[in-house]
Amino acid sequence: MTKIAYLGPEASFTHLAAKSLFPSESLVPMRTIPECIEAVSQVKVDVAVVPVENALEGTVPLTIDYLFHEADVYIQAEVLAPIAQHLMVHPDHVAHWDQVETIYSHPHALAQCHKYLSYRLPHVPMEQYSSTAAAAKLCAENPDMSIAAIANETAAHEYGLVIVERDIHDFHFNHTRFLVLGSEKNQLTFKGHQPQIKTTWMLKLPQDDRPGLLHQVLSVFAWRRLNLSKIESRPLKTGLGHYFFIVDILEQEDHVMMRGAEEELTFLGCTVKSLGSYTTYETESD
Ligand SMILES: O=C(O)C(=O)C[C@]1(C(=O)O)C=C[C@@H](O)C=C1
Repeated sequence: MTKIAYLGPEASFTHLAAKSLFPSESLVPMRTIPECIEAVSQVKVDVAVVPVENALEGTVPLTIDYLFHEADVYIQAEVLAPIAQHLMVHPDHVAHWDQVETIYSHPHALAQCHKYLSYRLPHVPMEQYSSTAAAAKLCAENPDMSIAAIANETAAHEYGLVIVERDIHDFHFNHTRFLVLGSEKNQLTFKGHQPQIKTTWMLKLPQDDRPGLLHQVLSVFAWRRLNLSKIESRPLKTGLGHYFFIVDILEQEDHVMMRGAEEELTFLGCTVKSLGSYTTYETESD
């Protein structure tokens, strides 16, 4: 049976995304994103599902940085899921939920609810946790602690918690993108996936700070009419001002224009790390 690693525990948003793609495979919870990626890289599992970008909070830096600096794995598919955050407590604390002493959740989830938390519970400290579901589990296992978690509805059911405030994310359009990673290039397709193909490249520009270099790099894509759906920079971790770029291109990697683009980028002195071509699949909320 195919093994799928995901950022756990059960009922995390990543688990829901993984389950929607692989409803009858063996899903293996991991404690952190690097553990998921390492499990794929060392071929202990067939694929891993990890969060990569949220519509309100942007990139999940740990995922992008680990893919660039630490591992050689490929994107085989991506999943887009709506995200609804709820505040939940152990049943013993329902009557006085607004007097909880700490609110636990994943840093992205806390940030997605920033306005709500600062307006409604301004004096309650927040504590970052490895995932929303891990925070829910913590509340369930510690009824003696006066704490709350921000997590999804499935987590409330799974861990026997009571939702005291629903939909506390600050903006209505809250979606997260998850990647399905494998140890080799292999385009997975799922029933209902979007027809658009995307390729992700990570570009390291040469360090000799020439004027117009980024313009030159972008023109490699522009004159070939290769449509970029995203460009973002992240630190190279070699010095201040040193960055690499992540570009998502709406084209299949083996297209003649893409092969030409890669050749020209290499000629310009860039290093291209390809994460492969893949399609997008959209899920519904839990
Ligand atoms: O904590 C979870 O449940 C996760 O799956 C992680 C994660 C994230 O990294 O952004 C996934 C989706 C939501 O945006 C909040 C948290």
